[in-house]
Amino acid sequence: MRERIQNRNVEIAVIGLGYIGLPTAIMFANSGFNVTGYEIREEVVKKLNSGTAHIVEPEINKLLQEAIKSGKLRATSNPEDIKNKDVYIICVQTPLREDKTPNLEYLESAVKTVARAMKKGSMVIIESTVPPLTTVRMARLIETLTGLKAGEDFYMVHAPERVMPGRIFKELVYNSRILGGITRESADLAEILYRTFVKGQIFKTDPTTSEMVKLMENTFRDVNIALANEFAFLAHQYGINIFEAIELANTHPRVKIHIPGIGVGGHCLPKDPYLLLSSAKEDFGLIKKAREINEDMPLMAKDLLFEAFKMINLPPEEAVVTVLGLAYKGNSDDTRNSPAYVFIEAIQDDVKEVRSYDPYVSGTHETLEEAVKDSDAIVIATDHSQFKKLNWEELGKLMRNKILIDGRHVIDKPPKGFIFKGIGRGEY
Ligand SMILES: NC(=O)c1ccc[n+]([C@@H]2O[C@H](COP(=O)([O-])OP(=O)(O)OC[C@H]3O[C@@H](n4cnc5c(N)ncnc54)[C@H](O)[C@@H]3O)[C@@H](O)[C@H]2O)c1
Ligand SMILES: CC(=O)N[C@@H]1[C@@H](OP(=O)(O)OP(=O)(O)OC[C@H]2O[C@@H](n3ccc(=O)[nH]c3=O)[C@H](O)[C@@H]2O)O[C@H](CO)[C@@H](O)[C@@H]1O
Repeated sequence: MRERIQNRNVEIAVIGLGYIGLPTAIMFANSGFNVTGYEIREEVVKKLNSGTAHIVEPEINKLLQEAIKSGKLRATSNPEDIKNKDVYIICVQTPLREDKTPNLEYLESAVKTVARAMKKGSMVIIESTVPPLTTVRMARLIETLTGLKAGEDFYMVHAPERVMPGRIFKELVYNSRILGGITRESADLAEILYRTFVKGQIFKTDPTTSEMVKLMENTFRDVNIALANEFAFLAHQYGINIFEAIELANTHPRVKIHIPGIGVGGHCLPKDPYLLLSSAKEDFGLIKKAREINEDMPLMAKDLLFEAFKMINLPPEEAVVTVLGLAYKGNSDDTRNSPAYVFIEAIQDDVKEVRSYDPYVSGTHETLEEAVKDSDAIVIATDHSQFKKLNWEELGKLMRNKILIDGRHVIDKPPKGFIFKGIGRGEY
């Protein structure tokens, strides 16, 4: 297999063509491999084969078209098309259930599809983020379904994906990678495979360690954001601007405080800390507390909005509120677990009308002007670049009352004539 990989002479199937699977499939195809992308959503398959990506990511359409035109990438919904491949890379979603326990249904279904399609000697790679011990459990599942032995008859690896949406094609190449092989040989082969385009370092370990590493990274970020959010809460009580304080604190050589805001969304940070805890019998409570803080941040934005209503004696039930941004982060179309929705749900029964505008998300008002006309308050929930360049004075002229709540530190200097409040902006 070693030489065959180096010569691009192995057939790859990528299972799940979403934010991670599609760029991964494109990357391998444009590195010279024959790649079949298997995806259960038929409308996505159709769109991809016609050369259009269903997600927003810099350069994706150009790179997808290159892969489709060269004949190296083809998408399919037919499991027959992924029979007897050499490498299977699983990139399906691993969300939470309502009760915040991991929902591994997509993963298990993908593993079963792979078990039915693979042959002796195949390599199965899980790129999805999973609770500790899952890869070993999935290897046992494949053994039961195929009668093959993991590490002897097939290779198995957990290769967590660490790319940042918005920079995926750069980070796929330059990030360092962790490869958790069920055996040393599995990790060694996966290293040869990823080395075909990865320029970052590659570290090899066991699958449970690599599962932990991935979850620790996102939990570290989530807990740090919670700390920044707690600082923001204190800043309101002490009457200071937390962003100035953070900038000053970050001049210390060993301090790097994160950015407070209306909440933490996306497919990863809101669930990965729960995945980390899900297989443990006990924990100290810090990670859960951080999650609670971040989950409650939309309510802090609600408090600021309602304080502003009070300042102008506007009964909330008469107020029209325009939310700018539905995506979970700037310049993205991804609305998964977006705090904007939590915020909207928290206010919609108390106010007259809630409108939204997001240039990346369909189903919102067509134009910003239309969304803002005769409204009483604007709440910024996403840091899209274009929101940083708005002419607030002109927009203000369209409004009935001029309340501006900044949930994402988009506004540096409060615009004239507005009642301005921002998360962590306690100086007003
Ligand atoms: N989105 C990110 O920024 C990011 C970054 C790093 C890691 N991850 C992890 O990568 C994994 C995938 O995340 P994503 O954001 O790409 O999810 P996604 O929802 O965008 O993509 C998953 C795709 O898999 C498809 N799918 C589901 N079950 C399937 C099956 N049985 N067979 C074939 N296709 C199936 C879905 O239809 C979907 O298109 C998750 O575990 C996530 O935690 C995501
Ligand atoms: C460890 C790490 O870096 N992991 C990254 C992360 O990427 P992401 O796409 O989830 O993006 P983030 O930037 O983490 O934002 C998430 C939410 O937190 C808000 N936020 C952010 C920073 C801050 O200081 N204050 C905030 O409030 C922001 O607005 C948004 O709602 O997970 C991916 C999947 O596993 C990883 O692959 C990727 O490397």
